[in-house]
Amino acid sequence: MSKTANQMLVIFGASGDLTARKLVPSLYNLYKANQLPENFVVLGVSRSNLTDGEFRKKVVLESSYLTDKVKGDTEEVINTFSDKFFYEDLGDDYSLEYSKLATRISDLNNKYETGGNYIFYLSTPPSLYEVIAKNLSEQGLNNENKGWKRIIVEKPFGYNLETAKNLNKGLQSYFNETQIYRIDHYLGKETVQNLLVTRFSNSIFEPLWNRNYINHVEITNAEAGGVEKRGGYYDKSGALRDMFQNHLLQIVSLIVMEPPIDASALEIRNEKVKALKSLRIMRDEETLFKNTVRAQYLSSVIDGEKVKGYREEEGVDPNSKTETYAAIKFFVDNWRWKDVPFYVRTAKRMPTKVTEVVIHFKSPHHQVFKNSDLKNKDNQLIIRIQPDEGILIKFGVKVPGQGFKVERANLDFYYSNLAENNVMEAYERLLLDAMQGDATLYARADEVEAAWEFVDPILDYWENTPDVNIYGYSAGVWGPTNSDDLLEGNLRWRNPGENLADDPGFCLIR
Ligand SMILES: NC(=O)C1=CN([C@@H]2O[C@H](COP(=O)(O)OP(=O)(O)OC[C@H]3O[C@@H](n4cnc5c(N)ncnc54)[C@H](OP(=O)(O)O)[C@@H]3O)[C@@H](O)[C@H]2O)C=CC1
Ligand SMILES: O=C1O[C@H](COP(=O)(O)O)[C@@H](O)[C@H](O)[C@H]1O
Repeated sequence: MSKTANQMLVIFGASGDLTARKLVPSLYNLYKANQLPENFVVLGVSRSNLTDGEFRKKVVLESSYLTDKVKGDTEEVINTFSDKFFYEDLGDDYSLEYSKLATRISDLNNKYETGGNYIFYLSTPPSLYEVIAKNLSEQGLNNENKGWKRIIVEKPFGYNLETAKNLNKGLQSYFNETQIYRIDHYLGKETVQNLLVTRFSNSIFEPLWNRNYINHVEITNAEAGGVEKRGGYYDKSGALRDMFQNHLLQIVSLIVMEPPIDASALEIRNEKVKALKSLRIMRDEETLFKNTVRAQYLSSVIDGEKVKGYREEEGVDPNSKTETYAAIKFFVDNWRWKDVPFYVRTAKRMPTKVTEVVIHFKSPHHQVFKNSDLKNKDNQLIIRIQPDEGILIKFGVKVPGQGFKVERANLDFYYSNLAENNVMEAYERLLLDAMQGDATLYARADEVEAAWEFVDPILDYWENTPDVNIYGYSAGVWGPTNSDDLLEGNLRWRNPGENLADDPGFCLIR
């Protein structure tokens, strides 16, 4: 039996892509795992005119996103799930009939005994977030006298610092901060959470987790795909807003943060905010020029197939300067991280889809094995966020035979090898957390603002300084080669999978 309280999930934007692709399949997984409460109702809300039955068909019974999941399940099992779904339309601008919506919510609550506990999931264009919150509050649907009320807000959370602050202020005038859940699906990934466990449940890493032992930190987020059907959205966003400001800075905060007092949402989020506030903000043009690279993918041929360049994608301005590749070098101004460079890059149309964190440790301060070729032999801790979720440690071993020749070996852990390896999908985990009132993996207002504080000057420099370069890279390669110039000395980006035959160790060459 689920420990989740009876409740209703009200999804605004229920006819959209996210609902069908992520939310409903996640709910199905939770349903199959007996994680949904006994009394549970989903009320979909959007502009389209749909009956309950049509909505059920669209997002459950005829949804291609559920085809694999329902394979082998009986009609009864599938119907019991789809019977939990209801639909209400709100007219063209979501502002007309909130009293009608409130009545529908109340009727469903009474009929299905959902305890007055409601989650409002805002999966609409962001311009509607505040309007919806205001209307809900006017209907008393933020009031926790009878049952709790929570509101989940999708990304993008603001367009820059100013708009993020305004949005926070707007939402907070209708809901308390403790009721607001800002979703960042990377925090729902098992391996992102494992960053905390790796650091704080092992005494072998934390003593080394500082400037005395770490040479630099490298994070790569690469996607093989392009902007797909989201060119219109992406062209107004770009890689820095779409991935770096949220997902990647969340990962950075988990690497940088100090140990929390305990694993509560309050303590973890307090430490993450401190971490984000300690990122050194780059303000002058020279610093921004030296430490940032932006680029766009160009048309190319991949596996014999022609691939469009970014500017040819549907919805994209043919003269667009929006970046599909962003690489940033930065420092963290605090006791632990002083002078340790962080290199973070994110891009579309790379050779493969991969997200990983590499902690590069310093060379031993005294070289005992002087005759050995020690190039590329420094220790690395590689946290593979996706795919092949796991952890790899690279360390030196003696090559058998005479003398002391050192080779690099791997200690490799794969999540898939665990007996208990039912890794929840990110949205599934995050939905369940919100349903249970656990906000640990959701971003707090001050975290979001601290991240924008760091990103704003870079965006401003890229968008408003005449003649800032935007480089091209052929779709299917590891970005523009001049992004290597960001890296100090002879370092090179570690391109996972490159030169596998020579070096299964995936290295930055020093
Ligand atoms: N799709 C994805 O993979 C991801 C999406 N997101 C975010 O989730 C949110 C939803 O995205 P997605 O589902 O892709 O978007 P879609 O465009 O597919 O769906 C948007 C939904 O909002 C409704 N809507 C659109 N415009 C209006 C309007 N002017 N007034 C009232 N309702 C409107 C639509 O209703 P109707 O169909 O009836 O017009 C539809 O239900 C966005 O904020 C997006 O940034 C975040 C991460 C990933
Ligand atoms: O939020 C987003 O994330 C996806 C990548 O997510 P992943 O879980 O597949 O790594 C990205 O494609 C999209 O542009 C962005 O909006």
